[in-house]
Amino acid sequence: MTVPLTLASASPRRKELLSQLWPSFAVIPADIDETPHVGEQPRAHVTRLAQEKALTVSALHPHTLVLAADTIVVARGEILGKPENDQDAFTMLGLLSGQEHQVMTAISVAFTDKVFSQCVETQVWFRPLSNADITEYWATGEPADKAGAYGIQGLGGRFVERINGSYSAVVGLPLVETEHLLQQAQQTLVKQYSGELGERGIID
Ligand SMILES: Cc1cn([C@H]2C[C@H](O)[C@@H](COP(=O)(O)OP(=O)(O)OP(=O)(O)O)O2)c(=O)[nH]c1=O
Repeated sequence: MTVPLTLASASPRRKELLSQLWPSFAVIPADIDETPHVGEQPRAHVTRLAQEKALTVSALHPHTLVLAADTIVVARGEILGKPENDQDAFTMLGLLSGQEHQVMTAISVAFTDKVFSQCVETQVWFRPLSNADITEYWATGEPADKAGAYGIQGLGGRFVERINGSYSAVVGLPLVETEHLLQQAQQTLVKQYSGELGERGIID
């Protein structure tokens, strides 16, 4: 028995990763304000965004499970989202150069107003970067749509000395935790609402 699933994301990387876990799903991006609240801690921030994305799409599509995620980089306690311009990217990559940072990816699964969430944290170590490294990397276009201004799965991979944690979480969707959360959400829903879901044609 499988409940239909919607991925609330515009990220091609999340779509590709989810297709490793789930045979078919709809894709409906969620457009939300990703600005941190004043004084908001990184874990609370990333988890709130994943929940808001899932609940926004779930409100419009109440007949499916809705999965959403959010990824941030945290360097010396500072939250790094996507760079707004080249200066921003240079500042971010400068902070990461020769240092350890954390990548936090939160995942949320919503069904109507119920939401299940988890935050996965991975340590990443960068080699020292020269100004030329950063300038050349920015010119490739890769950093522009990525948290912390790099992609471990692309050209940015050559800056990464090692990681401790989940590679797929750094790319945007932690596979082990997502599979577990989807199973948990599905089981809970089927247990609570099996009669109603059947009547509404959501499950067989
Ligand atoms: C650190 C890192 C981030 N990223 C990506 C993952 C996310 O797509 C992006 C962070 O931005 P997010 O706001 O998490 O996601 P998004 O805007 O791309 O997609 P959506 O909100 O619609 O789901 O950075 C990489 O692809 N590789 C990396 O190594």
